[in-house]
Amino acid sequence: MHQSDWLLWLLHGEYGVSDYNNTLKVGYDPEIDSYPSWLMSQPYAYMLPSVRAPGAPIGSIKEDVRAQFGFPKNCVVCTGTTDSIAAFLAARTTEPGKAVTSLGSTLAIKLLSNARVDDARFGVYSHRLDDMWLVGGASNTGGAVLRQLFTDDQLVALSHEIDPSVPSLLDYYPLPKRGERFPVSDPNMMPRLQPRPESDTAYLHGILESIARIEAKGYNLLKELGASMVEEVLTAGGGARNDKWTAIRGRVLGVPVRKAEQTEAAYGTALLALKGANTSH
Ligand SMILES: Nc1ncnc2c1ncn2[C@@H]1O[C@H](COP(=O)(O)OP(=O)(O)O)[C@@H](O)[C@H]1O
Ligand SMILES: O=C(CO)[C@H](O)[C@H](O)COP(=O)(O)O
Repeated sequence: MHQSDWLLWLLHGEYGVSDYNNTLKVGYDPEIDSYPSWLMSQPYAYMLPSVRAPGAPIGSIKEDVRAQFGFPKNCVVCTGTTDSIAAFLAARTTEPGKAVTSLGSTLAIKLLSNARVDDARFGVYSHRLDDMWLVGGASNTGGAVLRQLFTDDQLVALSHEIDPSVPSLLDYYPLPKRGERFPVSDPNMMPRLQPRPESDTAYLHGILESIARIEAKGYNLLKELGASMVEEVLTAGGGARNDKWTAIRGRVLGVPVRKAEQTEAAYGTALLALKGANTSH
């Protein structure tokens, strides 16, 4: 059971219900809309959740929960999705070639593509989004590293001093601890955050630029593996509020990069719930 399935279960009380995004990583194949036969023949297969489309109505909210929070009597609970897909939905972009980078604690990229691409060597996989594919992967770089080195106030103050049009020559691989998933799958990769220059501004510039290079490598890899070509990148998560970083990323990625209008994944799940509510009435 995934975290979101457990939370939803507390609301609707029907055991073992999930969606085809959350179950991808336990082996559900969204293309054939079932678990593969090798998985179904395992002795533990009975524990696999039943799978519905994201945003499908599951059932009414439990009466005690409804009464506790004052929800209306016709309140329906719907299946969810994963956090970075929710961020993609929040950005409300629907064209192949459009991408959303979630710059939260980690860096997750999602590119809307006509072609499905999966390659475990590089941590690349495709989620289904209706009749299209969300191709991407998640790197362990991102905001968690920044939080180890700077406070959020320092991030704002130091970023203010950065000139994003000037490339930083500092070459790091910022990770919060050992291990990388994408665009290189290497559980033993060590963080590289040295040499540290005297200037904190130069150091932050080097780290932001190095994270942008990892992001660019990720999008280039998706293209090499046959996904639709990336045309524009929208940004969600805490990193989206850093305009200097957005400008650095635009230069390094070589495509337009901008902050999504809605940067919170919760907005995307609310859109899914709205879709489910419309289906159920
Ligand atoms: N001004 C900023 N510039 C870059 N990153 C920032 C800034 N402010 C906050 N962050 C980063 O945003 C991250 C939090 O974003 P959030 O989307 O809430 O993450 P989570 O993935 O944990 O939900 C923190 O790790 C922090 O380092
Ligand atoms: O790093 C993450 C959470 O820590 C990513 O958000 C997550 O791995 C991405 O998963 P998915 O592509 O299935 O939404």
